[in-house]
Amino acid sequence: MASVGVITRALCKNVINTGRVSTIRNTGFIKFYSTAPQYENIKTEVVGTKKNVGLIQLNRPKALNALCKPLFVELGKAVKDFDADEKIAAIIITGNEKAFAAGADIKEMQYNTYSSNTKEGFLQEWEDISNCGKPIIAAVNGFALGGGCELAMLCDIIYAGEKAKFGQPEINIGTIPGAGGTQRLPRYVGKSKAMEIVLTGNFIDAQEAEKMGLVSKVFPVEKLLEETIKLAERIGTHSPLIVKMAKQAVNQAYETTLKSGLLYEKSIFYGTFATEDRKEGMSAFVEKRSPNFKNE
Ligand SMILES: CCCCCCC/C=C/C(=O)SCCNC(=O)CCNC(=O)[C@H](O)C(C)(C)COP(=O)(O)OP(=O)(O)OC[C@H]1O[C@@H](n2cnc3c(N)ncnc32)[C@H](O)[C@@H]1OP(=O)(O)O
Repeated sequence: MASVGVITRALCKNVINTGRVSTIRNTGFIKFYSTAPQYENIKTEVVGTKKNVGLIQLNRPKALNALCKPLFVELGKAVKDFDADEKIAAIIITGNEKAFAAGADIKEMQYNTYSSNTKEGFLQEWEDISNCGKPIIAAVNGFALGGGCELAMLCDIIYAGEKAKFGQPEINIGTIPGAGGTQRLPRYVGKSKAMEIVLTGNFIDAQEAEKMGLVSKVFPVEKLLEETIKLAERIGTHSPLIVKMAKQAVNQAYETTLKSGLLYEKSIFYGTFATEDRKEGMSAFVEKRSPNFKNE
């Protein structure tokens, strides 16, 4: 049976493209009918003019999208499913206007112990997202704090709405970032700024985040999703195989020395010459036509 949900005006344009939408006049909200898998803490849609962008919306608005375990399990599954779907070129993770995600669910986490974290493998679902071969773009409006900021940094590109706020406030509650904040943040913004953010727990706004290099671009709140979908669609015009190889190569920069990173890049670059899509791309250029990539 089709499910019924409510999404904000910002999503309307692209959901309407799915042809599964009916508008409620003067409310600013729309009803949509989805045949996507049933989730309790997220919503998924396939969007974009070519229906090749997987959209995941975190959906615990009352808790500012705090990342409880069930949400994370669903998010991991949705990412894995979109990654395995040949029609999907790129994935977007977003929240709502007030919050991308206000961090790990403190109410759920407060009773964890060292041994329960260890025995149950707290945070292991994180791997489903970091193992994704397709580009993941975070579209951040509102708060991206603690695990929410870490989730955004786990994505490949971060676009933000002009009222977004980023931070690692774990220090305020007697802990430290535990899903990559102390490792990824310095790689994005350098040691001094990362230390300031982690040691004070202060929030930074979208404009500062862009200046620091944490965020690629900032948009008016209501334009954010539209612009993020455009970005995903642009990526989707390229060979999925070569996009995957390019993502792997860039990610290697975070794992290794410059020398071995350059060697890794060269092996992937050489590897593109074993693909049909590389041949097609270069032939199309020479023949002055658009390439017809086959993902081979
Ligand atoms: C499963 C994988 C998880 C990976 C995690 C890796 C390790 C990460 C650790 C962390 O992320 S620790 C948490 C870091 N985040 C925070 O400390 C932010 C906490 N929230 C706030 O400071 C404030 O809510 C706010 C974001 C500044 C917004 O303030 P505002 O006054 O506008 O709203 P509130 O009334 O405070 O919140 C509304 C509602 O939402 C609940 N809520 C907000 N954040 C969380 C949270 N992180 N966990 C659980 N619940 C949260 C808040 O309690 C309110 O609900 P009610 O109590 O009114 O029912």
